[in-house]
Amino acid sequence: MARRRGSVWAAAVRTPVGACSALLLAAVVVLAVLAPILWGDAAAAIDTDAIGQGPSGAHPFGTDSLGRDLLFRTLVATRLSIGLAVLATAIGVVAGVVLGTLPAVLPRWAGRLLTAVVNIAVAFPGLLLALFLAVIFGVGTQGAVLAIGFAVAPAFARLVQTLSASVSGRDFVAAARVSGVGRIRLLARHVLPNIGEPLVVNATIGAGSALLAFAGLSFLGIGVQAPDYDWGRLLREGLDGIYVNPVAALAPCAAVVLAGLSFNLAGETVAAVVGLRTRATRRAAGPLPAPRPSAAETPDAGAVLVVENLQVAFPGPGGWIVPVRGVSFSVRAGEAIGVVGESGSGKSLTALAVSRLIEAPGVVTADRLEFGGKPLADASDRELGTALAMVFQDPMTSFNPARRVGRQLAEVSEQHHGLSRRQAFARAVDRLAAVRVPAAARRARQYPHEFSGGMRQRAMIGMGLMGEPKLVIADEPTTALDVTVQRQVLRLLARTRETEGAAILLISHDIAVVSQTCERMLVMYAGRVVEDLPTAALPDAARHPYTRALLATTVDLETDREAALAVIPGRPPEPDQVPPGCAFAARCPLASDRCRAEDPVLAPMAHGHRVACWHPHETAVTVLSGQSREEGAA
Ligand SMILES: Nc1ncnc2c1ncn2[C@@H]1O[C@H](COP(=O)(O)OP(=O)(O)OP(=O)(O)O)[C@@H](O)[C@H]1O
Repeated sequence: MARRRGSVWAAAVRTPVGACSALLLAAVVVLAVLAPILWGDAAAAIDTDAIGQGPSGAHPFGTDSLGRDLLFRTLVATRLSIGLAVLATAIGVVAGVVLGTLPAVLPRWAGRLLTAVVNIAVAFPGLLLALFLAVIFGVGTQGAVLAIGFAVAPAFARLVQTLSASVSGRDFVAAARVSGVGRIRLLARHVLPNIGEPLVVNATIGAGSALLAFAGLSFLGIGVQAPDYDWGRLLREGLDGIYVNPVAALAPCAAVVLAGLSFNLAGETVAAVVGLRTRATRRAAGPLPAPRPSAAETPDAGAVLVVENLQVAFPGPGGWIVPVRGVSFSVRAGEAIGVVGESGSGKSLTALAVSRLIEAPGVVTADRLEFGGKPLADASDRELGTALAMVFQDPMTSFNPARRVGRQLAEVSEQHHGLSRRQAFARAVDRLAAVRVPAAARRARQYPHEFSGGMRQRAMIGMGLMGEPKLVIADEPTTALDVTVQRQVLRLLARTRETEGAAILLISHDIAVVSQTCERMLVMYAGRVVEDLPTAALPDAARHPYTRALLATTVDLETDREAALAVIPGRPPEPDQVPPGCAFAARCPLASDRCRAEDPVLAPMAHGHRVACWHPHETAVTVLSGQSREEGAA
C-alpha cells in the first residue's frame, strides 16, 4: 500500500503542476528554515551610510530607511510570513473541524443554532471578518494570527458539515450507529477519516489565502509589529519610497505571490493525487494482461449482442486485477439468457461492460463486442439510450429522488426522440400504464419515494420501454422484492420480450428464477463462463461440476426438510488470487492434476451447450463424445 501511495505521489510530482509546486514549496521551506540562520544578522545590520539606496551590486534590492539590506530582509521574512500563515491556517482548520462536527454531537437545538451561526459567518467576506476580529483580538502578531484563523474557520466548518452530512447518510455509519457506537466515536472513527482527504486539499489551498490575508493585515499596520517584520510590513515600508526604489515594494510582493502560488499549486497537486490516484496507479499497474482464451460460439447473423473474450480489469496495488477473464457469449434477438453464479463471479461487471458503464480506471477489452450488429464502441449515446435498457437491483438509487418519476421517464424521449415536454410526458404515462403501474397519470407526478419497491422496479422497466429496446439487461431485478412482486416483475420482463421483441439478459443468484424465465443459462465462476446450457433440460443437462453443485443448493417445496441444506464447500477465489488451471479445482470433487495446471477452454459439447471442464459429468442428453474431454484429448 505504501509503495502504491509512493508511486502515485511520484507520478503526480512528475506532472508540470506537480513539479512546479514541489520546487516552489521546497524553496519556500528551505528559505524559511535557513534564511534567518544564514542572513538574520546581515538583515538586521544598520548602515547609516547606505540609507534609502536603490538597487546596487552591494544591495541588489536596495536598502531601507536605516540602511538595512532589503534582499536579506525579504529572505529572512520568509520564516515569519510562512510560519504565521501556516499557524493561522491550522487554527482555522481545527476550529472549523470542531465547529463543523459539533452539531452532530450537540443536542439538536444547539446544533441547529451553531449551524446557523456558521452560515451567517460564511456570508461575511473573509478579509472583512479578519479585520473585525483583528480589532477584537488586539493589534499585533498574536491578534492577527487568531483573527485570520477564526476568519477562515467558518468556511472550513461549512465544508466539514457538508462532507460529514454526505458520509453520515451512508449505510456503514448507520450500521455503526445501530451497533451502539457513541456519537463522538462515530465521528472520530467513521466520519472524519472519510472526509480527511478533501480537508487536507482545502487546507493547503487555504494556507495561500491566509498568507495573503496576513500580508494584508501587516500592510495595514495591524499585523506584525516592529522590530519583527514579515512581507506585509516590508511592503508597507517599501511603498513609502516606491518612486525612489520600486524594488523595495515589489520584492515582498513577489515573495507573497510566489509563496502563495506554491501553496495553491501544492493544493492542486494534492487534489490531483486524491482525485486521480487511480490514474497514476494505472500507470503503476503495468501493461494489461492478455485475456485467457475461450472458444467463441458462432453467433447468429441476427445476434443482438456478441461478446467475445471480454475482459474487465482494474489497476490494483500489485498489478492488474481481472474480475472478468475472457467471457464469450451471444444473445439472439428476442432471446432470454440468464447469468448465474456466486457473489463476485463477475456477473454485474459483465453486464456493466456490455452497457458501456465501466468507469475509468476500469479497462474493458474484447476481441469482439457488438451490439445491434456493430461495434459497441461505435454506438452513439442515442442508439444505446433507446435500444438498450438497464434495470438495476435497487430501483431507489436508480431514480433521481428530487425529480418526479414521469419527468425522469420523459427525459429519455425528450433527449432521444425529440418529443416536446408534453408529448414526452404523455408517453411516460403510457409506458407506466404499460408496465401496470396503477393510476399511471397520477403516479407519473409523484416522486420515487412515493412508489413501493415493486412499483419503482416496474417504473424502471417502463423507463427502458421509452425507447425501442433490443436488449433489456436486468441485474438482480427482483432481489429486493417480495415473492409476489418478484413474480409480477418477472412476468413483466417476459411480456416486454413478447410485445417489444426485446432480448433479455437476466442476472440472478436464483437458478429457479432463471430457469423459469430464460431459455439459456450462463454459469459464471471467478470471472469466466464455465457452462452455457439450455434451461429446458435442467437439472439433468448440467455437465460442469460447479453448475451441478449450484443446482444442488437450490431449495424448493419438494426439498427434504429433514436433510441438511446442501452447500458448496470452500469459497470462490478473489479476482487477484485466481490460481492457474481451473479456478473451481480447489472446490471440485472431480479435480485432477490437469485441472490444477491447465484452465479448460469453454468448448461446445452439444448444440447450444458449452462447458469449460476437463471432467464434465456424463448426461443422458446428447453429447458430442461419449468420452470425458481428458480422455478425448489424450
Ligand atoms: N471497481 C472495482 N475495482 C476492483 N475490483 C472490482 C471493482 N468492481 C468489482 N470488482 C470485483 O470484481 C468482482 C466481480 O464483481 P461483480 O460485481 O461483477 O460480481 P457479481 O457476480 O455481480 O456479484 P454479486 O452477485 O454479489 O453482485 C468482485 O470480486 C469485485 O470485488
